[in-house]
Amino acid sequence: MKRKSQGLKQRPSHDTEREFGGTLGALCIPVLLPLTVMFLIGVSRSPEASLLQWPPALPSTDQLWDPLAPVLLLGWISLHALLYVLPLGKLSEGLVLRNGTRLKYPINGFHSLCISGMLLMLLLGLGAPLGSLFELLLPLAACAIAGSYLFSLYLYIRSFWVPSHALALGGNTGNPLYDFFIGRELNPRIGNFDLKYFCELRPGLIGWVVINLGMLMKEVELRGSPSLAMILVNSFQLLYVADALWNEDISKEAVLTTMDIVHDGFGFMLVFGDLAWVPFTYGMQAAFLVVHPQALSSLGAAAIIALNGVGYYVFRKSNSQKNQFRRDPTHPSVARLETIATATGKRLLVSGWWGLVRHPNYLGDLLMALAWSLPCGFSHLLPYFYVIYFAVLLIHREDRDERQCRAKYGLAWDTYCQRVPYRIFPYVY
Ligand SMILES: NC(=O)C1=CN([C@@H]2O[C@H](COP(=O)(O)OP(=O)(O)OC[C@H]3O[C@@H](n4cnc5c(N)ncnc54)[C@H](OP(=O)(O)O)[C@@H]3O)[C@@H](O)[C@H]2O)C=CC1
Ligand SMILES: CC(C)=CCC[C@@H](C)[C@H]1CC=C2C3=C(CC[C@@]21C)[C@@]1(C)CC[C@H](O)C(C)(C)[C@@H]1CC3
Repeated sequence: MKRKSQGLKQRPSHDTEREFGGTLGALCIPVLLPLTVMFLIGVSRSPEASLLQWPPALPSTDQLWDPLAPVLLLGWISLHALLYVLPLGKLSEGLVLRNGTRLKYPINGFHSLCISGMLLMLLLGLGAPLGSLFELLLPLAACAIAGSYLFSLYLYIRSFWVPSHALALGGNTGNPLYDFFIGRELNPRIGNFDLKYFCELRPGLIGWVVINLGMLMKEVELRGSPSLAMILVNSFQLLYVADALWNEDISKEAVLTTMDIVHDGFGFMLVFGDLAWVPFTYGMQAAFLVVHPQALSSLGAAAIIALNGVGYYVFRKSNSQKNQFRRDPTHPSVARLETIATATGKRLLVSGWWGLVRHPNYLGDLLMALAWSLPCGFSHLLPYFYVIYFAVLLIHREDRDERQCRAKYGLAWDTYCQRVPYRIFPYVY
């Protein structure tokens, strides 16, 4: 590879603010989070399912390898890469980059979900033992983790051949460990194939619901039919994933303007998050239910469905209101909302959902997270891991977003914070 644009020298900025605990975080997180994935899968299938057991039970090395795992994983990623490049759906432009250009993205994630669903139904019809995913979970997770390290290394190395405007502002500190972790290049691409965008929405997110379906099929193998708790967990999480992919199309700004796409480089954190963390920990409730069946009353189920419905309503309505306002502030559904002006020309909503708290979409997401855990009962902490992790992630994310908004909007942001004092939970936080 030839080093591009000699004129644009990449000078590391040593005074860049470091996130996620800086070098110490970059050293510990890539070790601790993969171990957490293994630990959680191991615990979910042990009879005690205790998160607090000491020393923590990690799987033995022979439990981590199955030759089928890399084949399935590579096949899955290749299928989604193929679906990504097929001329399905439309092309959308991302935000303006530092060099004044805009990248084009194919908006066809929902097509990929539907085609994956049809292929799975076909496989099930042909008698494919989808329930075997339960036994393969550890080897699959081990392969996804190993693949994440290798892929992040590739991304780190290739980032030295791109011009400086293609680097993420926060990922070029000159500290190799930190830059590898946080990501140097903002939008790594092979031709028109955007690696970050592809990974964020497709193989991991759709893989998560496929693993869930595998857990449901395992339950059918063991007990003859799926339990109500398993059906609820599968349906709620399928709704969440389908919503993400459907809304990629309806309001494409929603995904193309998230801080992951606009601000963060593509390094180990996002690679591992997208390809290993999401598919293998977000569905922990279904894995838990295979070994720890729960009886759920109709009344309990109705209450949980209502909670998920309320959470989804708040999440969807608030996200859609902001996206609509971003696209067209004169649209009748948002035109009457109260706003404040900022020096950049953009206005901030101070009424409607965004006048209730500063992150109503996080509130809805957290209510849904709780509804995904409740079908697993109250006997164990493990199914609540996701809610606890997610609350920590969103509080930290909210803090990062606030800092970015304060830098962008200055005084107007402070005024917004005075007008809307609560961040996520009205009258609490
Ligand atoms: N399941 C999971 O693991 C995760 C899910 N999520 C979900 O993804 C969704 C998107 O979240 P995220 O990307 O963090 O950020 P948000 O969708 O909350 O967007 C924040 C941005 O919105 C704009 N904004 C903030 N306040 C206002 C206002 N009052 N008026 C107008 N615009 C405003 C600002 O962007 P600008 O200045 O550019 O307009 C700000 O940077 C959420 O629903 C979240 O719950 C997120 C992370 C992980
Ligand atoms: C602990 C660790 C390694 C964290 C990495 C964070 C990632 C897991 C998350 C960062 C932002 C995400 C988003 C979604 C999934 C989780 C990650 C990748 C998302 C695709 C889920 C579905 C939503 O509707 C969404 C599209 C808004 C969302 C975008 C952000």
